[in-house]
Amino acid sequence: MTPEFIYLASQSPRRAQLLGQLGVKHELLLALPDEDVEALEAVLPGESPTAYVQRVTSLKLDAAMARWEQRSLPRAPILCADTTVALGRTILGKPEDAANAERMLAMLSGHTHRVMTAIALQHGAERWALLNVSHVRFAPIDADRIAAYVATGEPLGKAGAYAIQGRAAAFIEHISGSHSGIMGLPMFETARLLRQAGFRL
Ligand SMILES: Cc1cn([C@H]2C[C@H](O)[C@@H](COP(=O)(O)OP(=O)(O)OP(=O)(O)O)O2)c(=O)[nH]c1=O
Repeated sequence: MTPEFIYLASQSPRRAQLLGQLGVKHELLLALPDEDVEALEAVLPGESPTAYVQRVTSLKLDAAMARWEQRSLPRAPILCADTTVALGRTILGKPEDAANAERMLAMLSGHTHRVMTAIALQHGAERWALLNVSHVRFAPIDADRIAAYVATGEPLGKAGAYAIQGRAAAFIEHISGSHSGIMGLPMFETARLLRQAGFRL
């Protein structure tokens, strides 16, 4: 049977917006309180960014499945995602505060980094997962511009302390990959997983 809607297990308004772009009806399924999310997002010693982002996505999906079962909700596919920024093997998550955001942006200035978004979808007993990797080159940005950007508040809640869909677009010289993936939900890969779960897209 073709599913009529999916559960989006994400607090990110960007993900809801991007999913809407595909014309897929969704309901939010918020699985975990903030402190549990922080614990779940801890990096293991020696873990690569690629392994990390996929592991966290899978854990988010486990938590969402548990919440779905607890609430005896109607059956529908559940979608999760996680985005991480990697400078070499260094993982840059969401900044803790303004000073941390400034440090991250200084590291990204004048360099190319990777943005990885892992997505996972569960429908019944079946689970599918994909990873999108984009390369993003930042122009050199001086300390004053970094401070002015951080003062806008935009970096908070964003992996790597920036938003390509916002003012940080002015820092980006080049991208290779997926604009939607950098924003948090790669459209091509998401459509592919949804088709596997029975959607016509
Ligand atoms: C690099 C980049 C990240 N981001 C965002 C996407 C994600 O929301 C966020 C990374 O944090 P995530 O932990 O992937 O997601 P989240 O905490 O916002 O939501 P949830 O875990 O509930 O799904 O960074 C942008 O919006 N623009 C960008 O250019």
